Amino acid sequence: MTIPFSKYQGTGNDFVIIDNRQELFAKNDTKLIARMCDRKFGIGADGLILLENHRDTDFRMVYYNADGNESSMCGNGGRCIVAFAKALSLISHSTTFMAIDGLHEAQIKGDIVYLKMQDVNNIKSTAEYTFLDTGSPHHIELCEDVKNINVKAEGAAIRYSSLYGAAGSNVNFVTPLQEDTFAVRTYERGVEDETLSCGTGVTAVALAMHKQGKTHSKKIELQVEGGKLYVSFEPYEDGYHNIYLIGPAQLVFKGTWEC
Ligand SMILES: N[C@H](CCC[C@H](N)C(=O)O)C(=O)O
Repeated sequence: MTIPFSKYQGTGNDFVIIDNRQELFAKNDTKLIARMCDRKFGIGADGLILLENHRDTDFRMVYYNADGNESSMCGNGGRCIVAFAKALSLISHSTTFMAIDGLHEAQIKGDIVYLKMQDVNNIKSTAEYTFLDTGSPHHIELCEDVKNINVKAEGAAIRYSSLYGAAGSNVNFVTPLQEDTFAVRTYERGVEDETLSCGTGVTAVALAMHKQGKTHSKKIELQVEGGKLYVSFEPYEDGYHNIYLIGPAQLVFKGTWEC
């Protein structure tokens, strides 16, 4: 069987994306998905995304981590699937699609995608860390300089700690650079390594920094290993709404997988 795919990246978070509107892909084959994401024996990616039909919206997004398991919302993957849908001429400059955490609106201008994220109103803050879910769970810790963190080791220790049980969490290390600018490095659950950026992660960081009073800006620049992302939002009751994850999403190459 020949499976056509497109490889996309959003600030270095990279994905195999497949048009599965014919529903021919073996979406329950965890080993196949992990193999396709393998950087030595496969195509190589942080995750795999299926674009499927959805009755009430332009399409449905189904997301799998590199370990082959279906997972929670992927913000960078959401930006990339919007660019993919445009390349398929399925959409023009705006869309509404369904993902595991609900409906998402998005706009695309050139290669910049503006992805609306779900409202957030349950933020846990302690002296040591902040925890919130922006479509995926995120643990956030401030540090002196993210450049000096061993993200894989320190991230795994928190991800597998008793704090997060069997489900675990993604882990973000943050250093303030300016009033509205933060450096972020992320350990991703399901990749079990540092990724060059994490969309739901930088969204969580932006909201956490505002919640903790580290910034009063409502449009935050997040400097990640793979480039720059922006998150804009509005405080709403004891949480946030009108949350947008903004940044580039680009096609890297197209190919076919033989299996
Ligand atoms: N690894 C995450 C899902 C992908 C998140 C990330 N790639 C993003 O851009 O939001 C998890 O299992 O919670």
